[in-house]
Amino acid sequence: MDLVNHLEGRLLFAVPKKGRLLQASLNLLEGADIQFKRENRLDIALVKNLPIALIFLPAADIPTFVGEGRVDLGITGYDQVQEHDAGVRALARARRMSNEWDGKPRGCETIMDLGFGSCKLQVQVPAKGEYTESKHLVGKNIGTSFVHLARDFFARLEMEQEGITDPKQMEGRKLRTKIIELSGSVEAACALGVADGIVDLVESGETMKAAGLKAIDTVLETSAILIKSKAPSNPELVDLIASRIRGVITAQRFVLCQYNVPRDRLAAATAFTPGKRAPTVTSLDEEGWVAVSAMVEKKRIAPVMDDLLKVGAEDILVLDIQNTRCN
Ligand SMILES: Nc1ncnc2c1ncn2[C@@H]1O[C@H](COP(=O)(O)OP(=O)(O)OP(=O)(O)O)[C@@H](O)[C@H]1O
Ligand SMILES: O=P(O)(O)OC[C@H]1O[C@H](OP(=O)(O)OP(=O)(O)O)[C@H](O)[C@@H]1O
Repeated sequence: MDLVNHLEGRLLFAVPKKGRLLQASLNLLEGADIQFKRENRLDIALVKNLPIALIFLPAADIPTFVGEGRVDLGITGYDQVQEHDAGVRALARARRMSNEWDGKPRGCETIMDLGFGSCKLQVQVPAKGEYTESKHLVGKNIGTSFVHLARDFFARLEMEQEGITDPKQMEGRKLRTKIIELSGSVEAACALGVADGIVDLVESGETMKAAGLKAIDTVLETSAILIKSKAPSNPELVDLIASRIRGVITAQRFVLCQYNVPRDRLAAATAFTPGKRAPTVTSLDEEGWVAVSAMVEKKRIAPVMDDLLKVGAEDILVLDIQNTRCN
């Protein structure tokens, strides 16, 4: 089937085609009941139960497609959106200076944080080297895939060093720090003599440690986000998908805690389980007892159960939540 000709009338939704964000993104789509079958080697999949087409793209390119309004929705890293926006700002500055700027608004809007893909974009240097602060790298060679963010970061340091307070004074000036664009394995750049320092992502720190590097500064903290174009083709469908995805994320974050407690201890117990809006309290068929049920954040559930026991709750059950539609 010629999929490209079946896109008419469908909302286009970009999903990372590989890498760190792929599996968690597919899990979200499944939780949101977005059903599709991706044919081998095809980067477009038509959704069976909704007028949506999924477009599988590199995470780094998704902000461009969404920002240009070619795709309506996308999942990517906050770092990628920031890098794209910094690139758009640099282009706008360059074009303004040569009077070529077309004045068209570009960029995407963040709908929500998706709670996975958390890591930091950090300045890293050889662990046993002479540099201990990022200002020591001004005028040196920096290897990175995030060239625009790295350029902005070092431009700010250069401004500080030169006592410049108005960013406009930096426009048109050549950066003393040399930003070297690398598309992967950035951590190898220092050992191979290509760079004095790098700007790269760090999650566990294993890659950095194995390459003999240490972090000396953080450019930004990032996680996966859902973004939309400024003028999506079907805003109602965007809202529906956003609401489903929000429901899946809430279900992943919370558990349902149920317990029985003597009525005279109810206030003490519900202080630990206030629920999202309020706990549900029902009478038990036993004088003086009530049953309580409330959503509790998964990461807090063990201490909450300890506290409930201490205030006299009994028969405490914790249940997984399949899905939700909450505010
Ligand atoms: N170690 C990591 N831990 C958590 N999230 C990460 C990590 N590395 C990258 N990410 C997130 O995933 C996004 C995509 O990175 P990833 O390296 O998986 O992409 P990719 O498309 O496979 O690119 P490449 O081919 O350059 O590796 C990053 O922009 C970041 O938001
Ligand atoms: O702190 P860690 O948990 O070790 O993760 C950090 C590594 O993960 C990313 O690279 P990735 O493995 O995606 O490959 P790449 O170097 O090809 O981008 C990033 O660029 C680091 O190299």
